Amino acid sequence: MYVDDLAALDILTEDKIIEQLQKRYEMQHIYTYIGDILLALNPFTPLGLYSQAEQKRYSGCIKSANPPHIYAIADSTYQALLHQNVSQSIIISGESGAGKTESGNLLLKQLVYLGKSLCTNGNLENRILLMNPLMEAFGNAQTGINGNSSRFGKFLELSMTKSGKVTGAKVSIYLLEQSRIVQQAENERNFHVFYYLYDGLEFSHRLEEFKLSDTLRKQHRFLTGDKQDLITKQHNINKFNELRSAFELVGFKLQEVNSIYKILAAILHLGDIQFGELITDDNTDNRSHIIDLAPLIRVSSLLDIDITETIDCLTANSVVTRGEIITRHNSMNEAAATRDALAKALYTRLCDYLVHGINTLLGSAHTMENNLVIALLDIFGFENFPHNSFEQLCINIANEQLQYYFNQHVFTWEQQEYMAEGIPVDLIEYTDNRPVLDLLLSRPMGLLALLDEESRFTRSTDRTLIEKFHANLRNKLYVRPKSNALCFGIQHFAGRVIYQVEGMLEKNRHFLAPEIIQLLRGSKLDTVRFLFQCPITKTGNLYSASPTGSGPDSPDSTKDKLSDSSTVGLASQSGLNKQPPPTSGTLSWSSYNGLYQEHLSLSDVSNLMN
Ligand SMILES: Nc1ncnc2c1ncn2[C@@H]1O[C@H](COP(=O)(O)OP(=O)(O)OP(=O)(O)O)[C@@H](O)[C@H]1O
Repeated sequence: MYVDDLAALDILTEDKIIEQLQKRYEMQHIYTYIGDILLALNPFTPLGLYSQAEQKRYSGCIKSANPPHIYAIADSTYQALLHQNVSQSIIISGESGAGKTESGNLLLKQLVYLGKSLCTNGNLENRILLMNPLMEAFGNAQTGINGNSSRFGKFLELSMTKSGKVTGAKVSIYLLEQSRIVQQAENERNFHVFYYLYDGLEFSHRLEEFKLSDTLRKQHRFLTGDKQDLITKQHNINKFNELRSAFELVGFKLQEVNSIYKILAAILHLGDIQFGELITDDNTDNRSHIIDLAPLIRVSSLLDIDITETIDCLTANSVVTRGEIITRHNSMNEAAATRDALAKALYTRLCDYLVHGINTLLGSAHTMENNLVIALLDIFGFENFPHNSFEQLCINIANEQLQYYFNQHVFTWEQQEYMAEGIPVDLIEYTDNRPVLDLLLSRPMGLLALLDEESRFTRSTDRTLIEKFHANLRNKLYVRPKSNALCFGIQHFAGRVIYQVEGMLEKNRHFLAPEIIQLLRGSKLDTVRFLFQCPITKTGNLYSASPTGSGPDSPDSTKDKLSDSSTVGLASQSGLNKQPPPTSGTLSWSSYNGLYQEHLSLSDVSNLMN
């Protein structure tokens, strides 16, 4: 017998669960409950499950009246908000390609549908749904296992009145995979938006306006895996048109959108700037020079910055030593690193600008405070690749936190409730992952704190970093290699992952030279100037990225912590009034960088470095 809710089984072993799920999947029953949790198996093909008739069927009915469905989760969350008058949250987790983003989109669609009939502003809910194509164009990319993989974590808050009327939406993003902008692994691509832009602009004969062309297209280093077949081209054109109309309907001004395109085009040209090196006889002051000025001229023109200053900023840097400004030449590698840092800064700030623009236009500022919220958290799943770096470390720490919360919610608090009510129950044993979190996040001796400390020294290297880890992390969950290889292992809840330390310090610092910031602050293009004038929050995001000004995004905003009422599952219902777990640290993409670098004066930087 195959049940809709696995919690109804008398015997619940791993084999039984797999057998049940497999049989259900064969019958195209992709959804199964385990109590409050919904388990979704990706069918990788449309099954006609999400029509308007289905939306109606899953509105305001008891859960057991229909087969398990993602819409039922949206409905029970919505009903809980209405009846308990408490904000709710839904957490979506699973490995890459499991169907999290699709599930998130379906949940949003159904929640908006449920809140719509009461909504007076008929246009708002459509605009909220348009957030997805915008976010996916900028935050998703093709990876080895998913053609539309989200390369960031997303926290979406849908604000509602107590009577269930949708009043606005707010999105926050985490851990955008910045490294993808300048480098993509084999068979992977850069963020979708670059490909949409090229084909979309070509179709509307606007390439020249952004200094792009067919010839240049084949040369852009940042445009890897660029397929030019007719089907892909048509897909990109459609997506570009969708993006353009989403911008318009959400409420972005044409001029703002054009500035966004200019910045994207400038990033592509930036990638084409190549450096050569002039080696001095005594090998003391190796200077870089720009091999071909054409891409740099295009960048300067698109960003409306001075050409000579741009050359200077890429090929030299200044430090203040004992009150004196000393300018030294960048080596070829330093110049390339400066170029890449600029490309990453432009893109990440642009994404923040977009997010805050969306939030302002969808009315988050004035609707969030006095209303209830249904929050959706969709982060990337646990990752274990042949080569794991800083990005995987951050992603896996976030998943480790979620796992901890899941354990708390499903086991600890539930058992406490049974005991408090005097209900006899056999205590369930489970593996507590608190020790892994302590190893990673405790201060001052956890792994991230040690990484931060080492990032503060200019002379630190991959070797000094790994030695620091080996010397201080004496714990069976920390795996030290037998050789002196520059790597370490962490015994995570989901398995052991070996991380390479190469480049971790740089990624944690992702330092942007003060001269570069000054250069862009001098841009004549409003959007560019704004991106570099805006302060940075604790997590490295723009403090207030909307020129129209939605009010500051406080450094202590929800972005830095999970909602108090959240609970875990592939897609599960809210935990209502339970206490959040104690956190041993706040996860941020770069716990050291992002913080203050931008606001430091030259002398501050020099003090920091010494
Ligand atoms: N319910 C569904 N019905 C049909 N196809 C689906 C469904 N869910 C997902 N898919 C298919 O699976 C693909 C991958 O799903 P999705 O992008 O949502 O995965 P993900 O878990 O968000 O991955 P990542 O972590 O890489 O972002 C989708 O592009 C879609 O083709």
